[in-house]
This record gives sequence, structure tokens and C-alpha cells, in this order.
Amino acid sequence: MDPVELLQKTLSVFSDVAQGDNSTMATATNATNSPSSTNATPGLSGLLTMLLSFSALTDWLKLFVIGGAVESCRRLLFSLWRSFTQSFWITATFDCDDLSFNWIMFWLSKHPKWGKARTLEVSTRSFGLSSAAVTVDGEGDCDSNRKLSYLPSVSESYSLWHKHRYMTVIREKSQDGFYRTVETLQIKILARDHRVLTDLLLEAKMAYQAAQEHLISVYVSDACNSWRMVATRPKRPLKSIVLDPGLKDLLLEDARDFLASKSWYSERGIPFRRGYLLYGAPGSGKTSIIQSIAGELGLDVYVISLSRMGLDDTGLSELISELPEKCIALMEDIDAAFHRGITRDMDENPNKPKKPQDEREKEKDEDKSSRITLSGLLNALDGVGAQEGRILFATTNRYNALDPALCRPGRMDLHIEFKLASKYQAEELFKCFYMPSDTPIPESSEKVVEKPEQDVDSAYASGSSSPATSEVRDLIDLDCPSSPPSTVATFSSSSHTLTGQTHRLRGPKLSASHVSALAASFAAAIPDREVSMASLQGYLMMYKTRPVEAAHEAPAWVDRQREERLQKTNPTPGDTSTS
Ligand SMILES: Nc1ncnc2c1ncn2[C@@H]1O[C@H](COP(=O)(O)OP(=O)(O)OP(=O)(O)O)[C@@H](O)[C@H]1O
Repeated sequence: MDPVELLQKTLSVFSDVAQGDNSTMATATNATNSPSSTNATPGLSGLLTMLLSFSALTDWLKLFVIGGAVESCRRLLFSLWRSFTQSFWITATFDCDDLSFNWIMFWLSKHPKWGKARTLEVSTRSFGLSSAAVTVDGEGDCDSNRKLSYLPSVSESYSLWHKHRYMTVIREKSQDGFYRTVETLQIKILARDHRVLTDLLLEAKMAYQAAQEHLISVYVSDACNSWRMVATRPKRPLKSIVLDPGLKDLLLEDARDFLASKSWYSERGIPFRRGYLLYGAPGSGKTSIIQSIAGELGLDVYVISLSRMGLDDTGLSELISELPEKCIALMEDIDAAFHRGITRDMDENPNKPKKPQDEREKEKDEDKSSRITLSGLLNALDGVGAQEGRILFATTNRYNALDPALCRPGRMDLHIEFKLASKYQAEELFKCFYMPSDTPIPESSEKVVEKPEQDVDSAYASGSSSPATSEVRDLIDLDCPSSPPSTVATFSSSSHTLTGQTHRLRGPKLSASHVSALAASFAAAIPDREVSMASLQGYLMMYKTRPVEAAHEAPAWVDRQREERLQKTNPTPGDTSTS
């Protein structure tokens, strides 16, 4: 039909309808006694009849159908095109809560692209790798392994080439349901083969692990009972911990052997878990040896705090079942979880003044907040949900207070006592402190004592300026055992030859044999099993750069310690200063 004709018809219909309506209204107004509304019906019904018989309607319908089909085709083609183009890309998204996010961000931070980018983010983040102070390139002391890094900016799209592959990078930040800022990173790689992404991830992970080589990661549980990495700690060298002969090897070899025996355990149907209970005097090295073993075995440490507010048996089970297969789970002061209220101090010293009221109230509140029961702990440790492959270390100062069920083999397989310092430990600790860094510390002190004790005194009197021998290839180096000697300004004082200006270079030059002699003299002054290794360390710290004095003053220090202990156990009436 001709459009003009169509328009004319439509207009005439509308005018008919309008006329019909007007006549209806006039009839209703003029003839009130016999209101007749039937006059309106012919108008509407006429319109409907006309519309239905109207051939244009079919044309309209055709128009809708054809239009709909065209739009559907357009959309289909568009999505096909998108799928086609996407088939050339691999799109990977990394969530900030996932460990892979750290790998890829660390890898990105090392990419040269950001050194030239015009828009970028400057960041001091270490991605869980280091807590060292941040240094900027060109800064004086750039030894630090933690540098200011350049990263892609948020909400910008970047393109870069890596190993002849084109990729784009987009970082996004948003808020989750808890108003927490969540960050995601999207990497699109122009490649069809998935191996490209796997290779990239592997590369990022290896780079991350290489940077992590000297660190252990420490995880704690959050309020949602998920593990969260909170810190990285430098690996503590095993040789820096002095225990009775054989103890370190026993622990380390046992743990190493366990990790290598998965099939042995499964063949015999024994749960693949190992527990160590380290108990004994405070400050005797329990925590330190665990940190060191974690470093030696390359395992991360998962700290299970049984007294954490809100943690109940279910939460504990969840946490333990979510431990990774190879890790160290650490429960410190395991006795405290069930015997709070009896503090160590009260145990050791019944005469100790009572704690203030508010502190006791706080402790009571903590008691209420911890909902772990012994049976809950026992089930979590070796119930059906307990993780396989984990090594559990538990420490306590009150061995006898522990429930036998907790200590039984299967839960705690090895019980190792850590005692107060022996003479042997005192001597070795002294050597650890003062032995020139590249001199191996001999295992047995007896073999290396070359100088008689009077030599020590005379050395002290003469200012310890023993001539440097070929054994002394480095200065006494406390902080950085493996760092090379720096240029040194040497000068003599009345008592010592002091060298350099920095802390680590201020020690007197002593030969290994001289240090051994001083160590023997020191050990002779330290009574067996009377002071803790932590107090010995504290004492030696006061003489960081004065080994001769440290050895010489030791007897007086021991006397003072004894006096203090005596005072603590028998305080003079009215004296509240001891704490
Ligand atoms: N055997 C040791 N060899 C070297 N250093 C030690 C030794 N024992 C303790 N120390 C030093 O004493 C400090 C405390 O040690 P650590 O925390 O390991 O003791 P602990 O037995 O776990 O104490 P607590 O039972 O109070 O937790 C650390 O700084 C550590 O360097």
C-alpha cells in the first residue's frame, strides 16, 4: 500500500473515532433521562475492526519480525566474532587474596616496561617477600634486597612484550561486600597454546621463590578462619643456635626423614603426620630452633594461636584441615590454652605481687573468648579432617601440666627437653658472638682451647691487641657474618685496637684461637644449668664489641644474677620493685 494512502486512512479512522466520542458526550449531556452510552461502542469496535482488517498491520508485523531477525543476527555475529578473536587470547585473572597474585605482581615489578612507562604506580610493597627497609636506586646503602618498585597503575591498560609474546595488563580495584578493597589483575596473552600461560606462571613463581630463598613465610589465621601470610622472616642459620650436642641433628634429621617417607607411611596405613613437643625452660631456644628448622627444610610456618579470640573447636578443625601439605604448624605455649589463669610467673614465683585489677579482668575476658576444648584440639590434631604431611611443633614451659592424651605418640611423637644453659652452650654461644666470621665454629670446645686462662687475663690487661694471623681474614662481624670486610679506619685507644666506624667493624681483631680461649674462660664462669641462653645472649649483647670484657666480667655478672634471683624468691618486706 502506498504510504500516503495508509496515512490518510489512519487519519480518517481517528477523526471517525473522535466524532463518535463527541456525539456520545453530547447525548449524555442532553438526554439525561435515558442515558445511552452505546454510541461510543461503534467508534471503538470500528477502530478494532478496521485495525484487524487493516492490511498495514501485517506489514508492521513483518517489519518487527525482520527487524528482530536482523538484530539477532547482528548479535550472533558479534559474539561469534568475539569468540573468534578471543580464541587468539588467553585471559588470566589474579585475585589479591591468592598467592599467585604475589608471584605475578613480583614478576611484573621486575619487568623493564615500567622503567619507561609514562603512567605508573610507585610502590613500596614487597609482596610478602621482605620486611627490610625500602631503598631507592642510587641511594647510598643499596645492599637491601627490597627496592622501590614500579608497577602498572590501577585502571590503566598496558601492553607489553615478553619472550616475543604480546600481552596486555589491567589492574582493577573494587570493594567487596565487607567494604574491603579487593584488587585483581588481568593478563591477556596473544597465544592459543595454554602452555604459554603455564610457562609465565612458572617463571613468576620461580622468580618469587628465588627472592624468597632466604626467607620463611609466617601465616596466621584471620577472623574467618582462613590462613593469611603476615610476615616473612630471614632464615635463621642453624649454627647460630647452640644446643646440647646432637640435639639439633636429631630434630633436623627426624623432620627431614619424615618428609621423605610419605610412601612408607601410606604403605603401612599410618597417618602421615609428625608432632614434636619442645618443653623446658623459658628462653632456651625452643622457638628459635623451630624457625631455623623451617628455614633448613624450606617450609612455611603456620602459627596456630589457641587463645585467639573467637576460635572454637570447629574453627580449629577447619584451620588444621586447610594447612598445606608440607608446612610447619606451630602451637606455642600449648599449656596456656587450657590453664590460663595460672601464668608462668605465678608458677615460678608465688611471692610475686598480684596483677592489677584491670589486667585480671582482661585475662578473664580472654578466658571467655577462647572456646577451644581439649577434645576439640585432640580431634583437630588427628581427626579425619587433619591434614597429612604437616609437621606440628608445640612448645610449653609446663610439661607436667599437659594432658597425657595430648602428648601421646601420634600426636606428639618426639618430646625434647630444653634445659637452662650448660657450660658447653655458654662456650659455643660466646664463639658464635665473637668468632671471626669465616672461621668454622668447632663442635667440641675442649678441642680448641689453646690458650690457658691466664692468657685471657693478660690479653684483657694488654688491650687484646693480639697480632692478626692468617686465620683472621675478617674482622669480628656480628650483624652480617658473610659480608666482605669494608675499608677500615684503624686507631688505637688505651685499651683496644678499634677499627672502623660502623657497628659491625668496631670489634677488636682477635684470632680464632684467642676467641676460643676467651670462650673457655667465659664458660668456666657460667654455672651449669643456672641461667637461660636468652639471658646469656642478653649479657653478651651488652659487650657486643668487647669480647675480652665479656669474658672477664662474667663471674661478677653471675653473682649479680644469683643475688637478683634470691631477692625475687625472698623479697624484703614492703619491696614491690621486683617484677
Ligand atoms: N640455644 C640457644 N642458642 C642461641 N640462642 C638462643 C638459644 N636459646 C635462646 N636463645 C636466644 O634467646 C632468645 C629467646 O629464645 P627463644 O624464643 O627461642 O626461647 P624459647 O625457649 O622459645 O622461650 P619461651 O619458652 O619463653 O618462648 C632468642 O633471641 C634466641 O636468640
